[in-house]
Amino acid sequence: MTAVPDVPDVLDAPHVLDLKNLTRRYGSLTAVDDVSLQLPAGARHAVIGPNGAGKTTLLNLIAGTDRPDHGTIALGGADITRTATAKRSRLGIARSFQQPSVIGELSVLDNIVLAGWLHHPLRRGAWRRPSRYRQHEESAARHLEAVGLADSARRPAADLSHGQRRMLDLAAALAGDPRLLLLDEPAAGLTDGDIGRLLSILGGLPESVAIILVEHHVEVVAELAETVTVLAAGKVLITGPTAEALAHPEVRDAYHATSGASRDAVEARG
Ligand SMILES: Nc1ncnc2c1ncn2[C@@H]1O[C@H](COP(=O)(O)OP(=O)(O)OP(=O)(O)O)[C@@H](O)[C@H]1O
Repeated sequence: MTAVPDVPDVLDAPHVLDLKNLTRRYGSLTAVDDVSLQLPAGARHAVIGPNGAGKTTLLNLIAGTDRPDHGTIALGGADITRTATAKRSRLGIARSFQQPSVIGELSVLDNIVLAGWLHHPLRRGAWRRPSRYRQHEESAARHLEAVGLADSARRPAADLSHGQRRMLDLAAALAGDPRLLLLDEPAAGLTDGDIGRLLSILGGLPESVAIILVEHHVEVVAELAETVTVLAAGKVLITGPTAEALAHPEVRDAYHATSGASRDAVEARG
């Protein structure tokens, strides 16, 4: 592995993300237990599993907000296991959260300008030149258009509905032109219409952006993901093509118990 900051372009690297034997313990609880996973550039990968399986902890380890007790994380072939969160984000890792992280007092547009600025490799000079601000603003407007919030650009973000906040959170994650997008339950609390919009936005992202999706809505997983990892008690139960993973007996039992719609999605995919 090469050292950061010489992270090669993901399209040249064999894997955008390479996790080896990741383990995270909290006292006697092993939240993530010896997880290995390799994703190619442009991957559309979902991580599913019951509550407490370790899904969010795994995203935290990849984003750098939490550190593994064992194992390594490589982005585009470069070891980032000990790289700070802010630097990982400048290297192209972006995430959305279970609770959308928007700044209510700022306008919708400025939330995106700020997010793009934080991800920018030259961010220290970003505000010094008005032309740079205008560049960020134009780019932010394009991201808002993409998530259907262009008409709300000048409104305070606090005025947005839950579904709109989720779209704003997604636009903020996209504002840094990530190479790896981590999405933590993006469909949670959305209406069917908003889920349709989310699927069309995520489905339209370029192949240069790999996605890891943690999601309880199995129909969203079936629609978007090409491959799935099923976690149970921190361990990988199965990693494989979506149809195969969703047809795994333990997964079918779990989702059949909770949702007829989910069952239909599994059967349609399988
Ligand atoms: N900071 C922490 N300190 C102690 N225990 C933690 C911490 N973070 C997570 N855990 C525990 O680790 C386990 C995995 O949690 P995690 O949030 O990763 O699961 P999850 O699969 O994302 O669950 P959910 O689907 O409910 O969001 C849980 O038992 C949780 O209580």
